[in-house]
Amino acid sequence: MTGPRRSQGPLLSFTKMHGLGNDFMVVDAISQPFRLRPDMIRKLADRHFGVGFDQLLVVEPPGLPDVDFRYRIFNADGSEVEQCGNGARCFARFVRDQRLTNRRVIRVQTAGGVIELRIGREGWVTVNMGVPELNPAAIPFAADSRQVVYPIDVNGQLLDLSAVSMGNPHGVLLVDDVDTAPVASLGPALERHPRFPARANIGFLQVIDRGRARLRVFERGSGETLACGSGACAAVVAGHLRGLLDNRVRITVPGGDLVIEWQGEGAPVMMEGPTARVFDGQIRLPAESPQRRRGRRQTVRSHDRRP
Ligand SMILES: N[C@@H](CCC[C@H](N)C(=O)O)C(=O)O
Repeated sequence: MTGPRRSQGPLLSFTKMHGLGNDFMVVDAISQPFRLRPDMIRKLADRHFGVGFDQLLVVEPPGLPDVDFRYRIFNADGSEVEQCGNGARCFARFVRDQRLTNRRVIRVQTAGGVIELRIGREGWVTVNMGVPELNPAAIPFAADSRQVVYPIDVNGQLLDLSAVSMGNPHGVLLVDDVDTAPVASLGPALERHPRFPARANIGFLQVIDRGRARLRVFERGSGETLACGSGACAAVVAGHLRGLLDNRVRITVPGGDLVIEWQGEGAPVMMEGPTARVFDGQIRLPAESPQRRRGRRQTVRSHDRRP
């Protein structure tokens, strides 16, 4: 006996990639139409019932002059975000591999501003992540004035936290040992702390010496990941401002090593690291219900160009 036939939605081509284990589903929305809905992204992100990823990266035509692409980033919970450092490296490798560009230096529009990516040898990419934002209102972080370290109350526990925006908001805590750091408890509590009105990524930084550090990051909208590029940049900025780190730091995250350079106040942060292409796939998306099709005018289509 067969049940009622459910009509099928479009077949979506994608590439699975990762940067040090921070994994992505990358979709070329220049060559194929792709309609975004947070509930669909959550299903695709599911590691048991979907493709499984920390972030979905969508490649679109640019909406600004003098940029090559627009790059949109969605966390596993379906929220759209401004910045993803590991994703930016994978994005650069993807657009070259797919022959969407033959440039080695690519300018990309993100929701956090325009960033520049430089493709090196053997899948390595250097990203100019822009100038870190330290003004609390712009991070956004609730504080009366800018400080290097803010005392913050988390469920009655007083902690010292640095707050940095790399286009996306980060809080950084200094720890003695990342292996025993309370990432699973403090991560979610600080991600949604009322002083971070847009939520935040929370880094746990262990300084080894002035040029080496270890880091674990509880990411906003995705949980702890094996690597967070923007988190590594924010941690080096925080460590440097605290007088603990030099301008060039090798930072070890659970998935491997990144090299971060920051010359100080007013300078952009440079991040260098590897990329990996895991497999190409296709997935049948669910069909849109007639109600959804009617309400479609309210959804965001990746082919819509926005300035
Ligand atoms: N994995 C990323 C950051 C992705 C976005 C982040 N979870 C946020 O919500 O801001 C990276 O490599 O930077």
